[in-house]
Amino acid sequence: MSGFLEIERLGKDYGGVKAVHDVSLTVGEGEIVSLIGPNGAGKTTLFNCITGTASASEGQVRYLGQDITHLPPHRIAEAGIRRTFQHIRLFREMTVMENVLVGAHLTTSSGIASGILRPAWQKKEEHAARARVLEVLEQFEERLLPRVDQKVKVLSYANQRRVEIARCLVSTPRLILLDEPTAGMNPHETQGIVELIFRLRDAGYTLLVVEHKMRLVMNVSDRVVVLDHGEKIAEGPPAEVTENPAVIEAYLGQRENAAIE
Ligand SMILES: Nc1ncnc2c1ncn2[C@@H]1O[C@H](COP(=O)(O)OP(=O)(O)OP(=O)(O)O)[C@@H](O)[C@H]1O
Repeated sequence: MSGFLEIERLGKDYGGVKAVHDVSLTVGEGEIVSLIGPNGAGKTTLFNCITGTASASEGQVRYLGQDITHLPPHRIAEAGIRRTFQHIRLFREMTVMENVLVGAHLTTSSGIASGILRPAWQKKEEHAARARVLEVLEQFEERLLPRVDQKVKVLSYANQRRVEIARCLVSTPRLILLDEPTAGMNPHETQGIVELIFRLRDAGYTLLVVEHKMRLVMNVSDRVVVLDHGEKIAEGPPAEVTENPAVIEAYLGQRENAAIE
């Protein structure tokens, strides 16, 4: 179990605010671990520290035994860790294909569209990259494939979230961090993401998921880690964690987040 992702005594301060304080946790290969907690608990900050978007003030993040704590985001991505964002970050004027290609760093310096005099190897590489994107899009229940050449800005919010996940998958990472993957989705769409999460696990991916929808958390998680005010207050199997008095107390007054639907 250990040795895959290990977070040791991690801390992140913003001015005087301890967004994350003394958090340790491990994620074993092939696990689905959910990170929950009320608003402002530090979940996204922890994601940011793992993926290099924020630099930890204290502690260490190790991935496959390697210290990645202060590596830049692109190096962490290359090492096999990919993420989605709570607030969708896509190129709205670009197509689904182009957005997903970006995730693989497969657009060359000459650019997909501009290179008229591209050498044969480059065309071959581009062809392979597009084929890989189509293979990834097939996993999204016919939602994305028919829209592959549409601009992202015309897609529904749920489909934009799917494009973000596809962009993660295209480079075949080993660890995927999903930050509220079902935000803004209806129950049917949410169920589609639950099924996708299981398919990803079956395909060998390891997942760390920030999610507010408790039913989803209960369904998909092997283990749940609970943060409150930047600190880890509980960890364990989902059924056990939701019975934990400290967790119930942390959510009191924030019932809308608990969203026990
Ligand atoms: N860039 C930043 N600058 C200053 N303070 C920040 C920054 N990012 C986060 N914080 C603070 O750190 C704390 C944790 O925020 P974070 O966004 O990590 O929580 P969260 O659990 O993801 O919340 P939510 O569920 O609302 O997304 C909050 O008090 C927040 O205001």
